Order: sequence, then structure tokens, then C-alpha cells
Amino acid sequence: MARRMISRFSQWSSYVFAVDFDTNSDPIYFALASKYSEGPQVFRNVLADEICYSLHVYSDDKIERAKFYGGLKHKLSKELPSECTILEMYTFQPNVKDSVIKGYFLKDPSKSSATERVLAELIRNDPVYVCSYLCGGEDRQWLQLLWLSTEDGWVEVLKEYCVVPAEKPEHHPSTLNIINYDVFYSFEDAYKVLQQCVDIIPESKAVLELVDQRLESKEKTTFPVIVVEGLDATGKTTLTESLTEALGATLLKSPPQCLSPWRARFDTEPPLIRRAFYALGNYLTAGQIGQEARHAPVIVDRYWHSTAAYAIATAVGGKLANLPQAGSEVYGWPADLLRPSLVLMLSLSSQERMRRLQVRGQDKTMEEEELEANHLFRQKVEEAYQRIEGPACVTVDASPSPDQVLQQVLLLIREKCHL
Ligand SMILES: Nc1ncnc2c1ncn2[C@@H]1O[C@H](COP(=O)(O)OP(=O)(O)OP(=O)(O)O)[C@@H](O)[C@H]1O
Ligand SMILES: Nc1ccn([C@@H]2O[C@H](COP(=O)(O)O)[C@@H](O)[C@H]2O)c(=O)n1
Repeated sequence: MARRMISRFSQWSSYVFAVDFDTNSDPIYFALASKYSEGPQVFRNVLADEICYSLHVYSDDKIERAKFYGGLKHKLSKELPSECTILEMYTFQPNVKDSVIKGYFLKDPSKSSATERVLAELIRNDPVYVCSYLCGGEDRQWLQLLWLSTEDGWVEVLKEYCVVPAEKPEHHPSTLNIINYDVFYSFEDAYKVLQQCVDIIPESKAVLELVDQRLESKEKTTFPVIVVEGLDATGKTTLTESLTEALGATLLKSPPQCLSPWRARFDTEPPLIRRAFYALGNYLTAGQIGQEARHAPVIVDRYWHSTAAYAIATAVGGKLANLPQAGSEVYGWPADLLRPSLVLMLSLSSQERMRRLQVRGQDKTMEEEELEANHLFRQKVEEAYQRIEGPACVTVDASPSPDQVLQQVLLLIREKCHL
């Protein structure tokens, strides 16, 4: 065990570590070195005299890693002293796709032995690396110490490194593992994830059975297919219903109705599994679209844009500027997924959206901080919507009355789809 741990961990000395101390600023980047090297003290400005720890899940199995990492934060918040702060951490090779190992960074002002006990228990039983960080010596150099669990149940230091500054990489580390972790670009890739979950999530079997019976969808449809996208409460339901009536169209949704019994179950799963579920939902809806668009125009309430934009916005940490640049492959359309004729994105000021949510009886009790975090998240979703290509979405001002929005959209459909 110790040998396996150390051989894996020694590879890490070529990795960069990043800790998101504040969502509005860049993470603190640092690397490991065997000797102290001159440079600014990486943590000096963010850590006073606290004891800090980092935790990383090292299982090779992607599903096990995702499941364990998902549960770890909950476990830590429950078991650690309440003064501890748990921050997101990335270990990665700069700008190398698929190189990220996600982890947590703990700040412990309590300096309590209770923290050590919880962490020692973790390394004894679970696939987790624990490191502690200490500031010592005359030059106040930060050190990283890798812990090892011993036979008698206590911990000892297995390896010691100096913490040295690292350059800010071109791409924020949270963008490196999006493909096939948060967004799936083929049916097969999403399907494989659920197949691997059958033993741990029995509901996967029922979803896969439905997916196996999906209808085939052709590249070209006889009638136009119009997708309506937008954040919550922007008026998608109102518009899709009135459009369906005005055009004598068929109304479909993604995820489709047939997945409803399992949606709440998969919403509790880590992103890898949850996103694979929604990705498969699009292929099911595509089959229905292919069938219905033989007879009449089809209106679709959410489709691929929502799946990708929400997944990207959730995966990308920190500021709006951390999103992958426009034109990045993460905004591409899956080659095997039916493409709609037109995608409309309803856009609304956050004040008006909030007003509509309140009329509907939601978002009344949100704290300022939560609203702020939500605001940043929604900005990221909207920006990601706008960067998705093949087809790109057309933004529609959703602030006028329902009838004016409908008329505006009917004009657009006539112009773009010749209906
Ligand atoms: N153009 C509009 N002007 C004013 N109010 C509107 C307009 N369109 C919809 N609403 C109202 O705003 C609220 C949200 O609308 P709706 O349910 O259609 O949004 P939605 O995008 O489908 O929301 P969600 O995704 O959360 O289900 C509803 O109370 C609806 O009556
Ligand atoms: N085509 C879709 C539709 C939805 N999602 C995910 O569902 C969440 C939002 O849905 P609501 O109905 O609750 O507004 C959001 O997390 C999306 O990721 C999706 O992935 N694909």
C-alpha cells in the first residue's frame, strides 16, 4: 500500500496545485520542490498562522473516484470542527487535458486534534491522500508533508516537499477535464458511464433499457425543429406552449417525460453520472423528434444547449473569464446528435427574472451571498449558451409581454425556417 501510494505520489512532484481561495480572484498556484527556491511565499497573504491540509482521491476507477469525491465534502463538513474551511483544489499538469485530480484544501484555525483524527481515519480506510502544510524555519518556508497511515493506527510523514510558486497556466484547471466528465460528445461515451454504474445504481439498468429502445433519428427532418432555451423563469414553458398552438406543432422536452421517474435520483449523483444521464435524455428526445418531425413542426423545450451550458458553468470554477474561450472544442455539437433547425435563447435581466420567480413563489428567502454566487453561475450559463455552436442560438429578448415575445419569435421562425 505504502509503495503504491508513494510511487503515485512521486509523479505529483511534476504537477501544479491550485487552490480557489476566492471566486473573484485567480487561484493560488504552487508546485513542489525538494529544495527551497527563492520566490514570494505562496501562501503568505492568504494564510495567517493556520494549519492547512489537502486531500485527494487517488482511485484509478473514474466512477469510484467521482462517487467518493462527491461524498467526501459532505463527510468532511459533517465530521470536521465547524471552524474548518473547505476549499476546492486542483492538481494538474498545466494545459494538459484530462490531467486534473480534484481535491479539497482545508484551513483549520482551531488547530484541534479532532481534525487530525478525522483525516487519519480517512487515509486508513479510503483511497485518499492527505497532506498537511506547515510554515517553519527562519525563512518561514511552507512545507507539504504527505501522511501515511501506520499499522498501529496513527500517522507518520512519508514525504516532505517545499512549496514553491508556480505560474498561472493559460487555461484554468477546471476546464481541463470537461470532455467526458461533464459533457459527452457521443452517445457511446455517455452510455458507457451508465453501463459502469449498473451495480452501484440499479436504476441505471432501467434507463439503459429505455435508451436501447430509442427511435433512430435521421440527419434531415421533413418539418423544422425549433428549440427554446433559457434560464429558469425566462418564459420557456409559456412560449413553447403558445408556439405549439400557433404553428400546429408537436411539443417535446429534454429530458423526455419517460425519464421523469429517474431524474431526481440521478440529480443526486456526482457530475460524471448526472451529466451522462442528461446526455442520454437528449438522444431519446432526438428519436422522438425524428418521428414527430415527419408530420409537423416540432418545438423542443430545452435540448443539448442546456445540457452542455449548465454542465460547463457548474464545472468551471471561479470567475466568468475562466470559461473556455469561444471556439473551444467544448462548445461543439455532438456529431451523432440530431441538429435542430433553429435554437432560440430567451434572455432576461436578472431583476425581471427574479421578479417572475417571486411571483411564482421562489427565491424569496435567498441570502445576499447565495444570490451573488447564483448571479455568477447564471452569467456563466448564459455565456456558455452563447458560445455553443453547430447550431448556435439566436438570443430573444424575453422581457415584453407573452404575446409580444410570441410574435417576435414567429417572425424569426418565418425568416429562418420559411414557415
Ligand atoms: N413574457 C412574459 N411576461 C411576464 N411574465 C411572464 C412572461 N412569460 C412568462 N411569464 C411568467 O413568468 C413565470 C415563469 O414562466 P415560465 O414558467 O414560462 O418559465 P420557464 O422558463 O419555463 O421556467 P422554468 O424553466 O423554471 O420551468 C410564470 O409565472 C409565467 O407566467
Ligand atoms: N436538456 C437538459 C435539460 C436540463 N438539464 C439539467 O437540468 C437542470 C435544469 O433543469 P430545470 O428543469 O430544473 O430548470 C440543469 O442542472 C441542467 O443541467 C440538462 O442537463 N439538459
